[in-house]
Amino acid sequence: MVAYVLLHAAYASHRKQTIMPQFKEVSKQSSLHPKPAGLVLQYGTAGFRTNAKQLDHIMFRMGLLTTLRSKKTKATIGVMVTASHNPEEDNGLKLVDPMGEMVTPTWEGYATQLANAEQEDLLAALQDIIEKEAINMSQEANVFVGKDTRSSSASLSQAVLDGVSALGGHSKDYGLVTTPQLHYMVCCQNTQCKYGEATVEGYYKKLCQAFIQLTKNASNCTDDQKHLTVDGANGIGALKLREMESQLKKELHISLFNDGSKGKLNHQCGADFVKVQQKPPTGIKMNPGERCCSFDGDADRIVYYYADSEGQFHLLDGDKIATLISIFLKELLTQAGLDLEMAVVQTAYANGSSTNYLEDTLKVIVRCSKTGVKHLHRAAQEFDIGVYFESNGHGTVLFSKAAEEKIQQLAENSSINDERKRAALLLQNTVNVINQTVGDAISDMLLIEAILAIKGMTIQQWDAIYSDLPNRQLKVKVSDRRMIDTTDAERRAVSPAGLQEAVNTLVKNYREARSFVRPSGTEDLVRVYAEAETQENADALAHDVSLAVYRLAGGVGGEPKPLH
Ligand SMILES: CC(=O)N[C@H]1[C@@H](OP(=O)(O)O)O[C@H](CO)[C@@H](O)[C@@H]1O
Ligand SMILES: [Mg+2]
Repeated sequence: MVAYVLLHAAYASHRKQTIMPQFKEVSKQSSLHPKPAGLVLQYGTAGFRTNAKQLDHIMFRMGLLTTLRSKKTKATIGVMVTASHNPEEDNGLKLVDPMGEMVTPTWEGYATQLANAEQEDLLAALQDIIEKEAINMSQEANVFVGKDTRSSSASLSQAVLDGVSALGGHSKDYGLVTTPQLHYMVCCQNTQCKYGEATVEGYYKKLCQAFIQLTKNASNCTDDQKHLTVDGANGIGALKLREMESQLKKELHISLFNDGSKGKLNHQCGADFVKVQQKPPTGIKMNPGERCCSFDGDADRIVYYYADSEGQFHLLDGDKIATLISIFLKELLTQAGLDLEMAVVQTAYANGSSTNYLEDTLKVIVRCSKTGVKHLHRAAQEFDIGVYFESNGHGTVLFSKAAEEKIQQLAENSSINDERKRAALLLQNTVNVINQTVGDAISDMLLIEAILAIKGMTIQQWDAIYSDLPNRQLKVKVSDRRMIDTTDAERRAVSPAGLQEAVNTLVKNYREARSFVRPSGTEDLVRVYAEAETQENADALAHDVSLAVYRLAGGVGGEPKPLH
């Protein structure tokens, strides 16, 4: 109580103006969610993310911020409490804008400002946002809140709810949901249910019905091919897949491992582990040749893989997923006789072979965007159909309103021939099985499974569409990673002086080689990527480039070591 009176007094004298009635409750509640003095956190590539112990005040404040965002947009806003593929001890939060997309850059900036305001400056920071955005404080506010399975998520999501109620907003607590499910709920709510019903049951119903419609005439699909092994990363995706499984009827037989009953979240399992380590997760039973996939900790990413008869591991990452989906969509567009512009959006991390295949063989438009799905999402919105995937398996497909309408009209047209009709219906159900708000492991999995079933394609055949160029990712610790500035969708470094020239010279030493350097947006380090004709050369090039970064960009902690 004393703390809040003091906070109020500090604010009143600072502003020399009348205090907003809602601020009384904010100052009272904020003293229950105090900020550790001096702690500075940044809204990064995918929201706030750090050790859960440092996050209580952030959660409360993001409850306040989303209430303002809701008043400003006159729409429901979402808050997802999760740290995705990070270890169990961490937590974090992602903010969801009205159409289910990620929050805009300006509001990411406000999130950082509000998160870092010292306790006594909180009301002033709040007032600044209200003034800058000319927010009508009497406007109603609604916030949807969801959480993942971390032990810290329950109390942290309560802190978000406290923040919303402190500013007089209404909230709906969805409890345990995947990140993409929460995005979906927000979009449904703000489209008056045109996108679907804003309930978890509604989500299952929409996706499962579309999947069953897609696969019902897949005569090429044998019972063996209906089997899929899933690694749930011991997280929320496993729980949700269990809830949904029965509705998939006999069309998909799932063996679920790492369902959270024994193992630790993301520990030696999950999509990030499999992609980075290029090896299978622990905790699953993998028979040779069998199709397997891994979700990440909040089920917004997916990668596929299998082991061949010699035990060799084969990874089918986001690039392979984007390729499979593009082939399928392009065939259907041709069969349906629909003239829609389709593009694939990748990042600089996309394997060069995938880009070559898409451009030269499949002949689709390919765009390269900055890392982080919010950038890919925006780039994909510029086309009738935008397929976007990061190599790590985070992505989805966007259909413009006009494209959806054309598909719908054709599917309802009774005077077209059977081939066009079939293609139009498949396209219509493809639109319905996809969660267009954000990358979604469950929805992506259903789409991939449907495509393989319809085409009667095995994972080995999918894998053989093109061969990945050997590649290597390395991390270099530097004293200040902001020293490295990039351009051209992060493919070229413009500072420090001489770094790009050094990379260019090194790349010339190897055949079919490519390399680039960029500061990470989620970790305090610089990432180096290299690909070349052989694994040995990709490793050597990555090492050479890491040394150049170390020397030219203020490396710390000892020179990077060669891999062999
Ligand atoms: C090379 C890589 O995988 N980078 C990841 C990683 O971003 P960095 O900015 O590279 O740290 O985390 C992002 C958020 O999850 C994800 O979108 C991105 O793809
Ligand atoms: Mg994730």
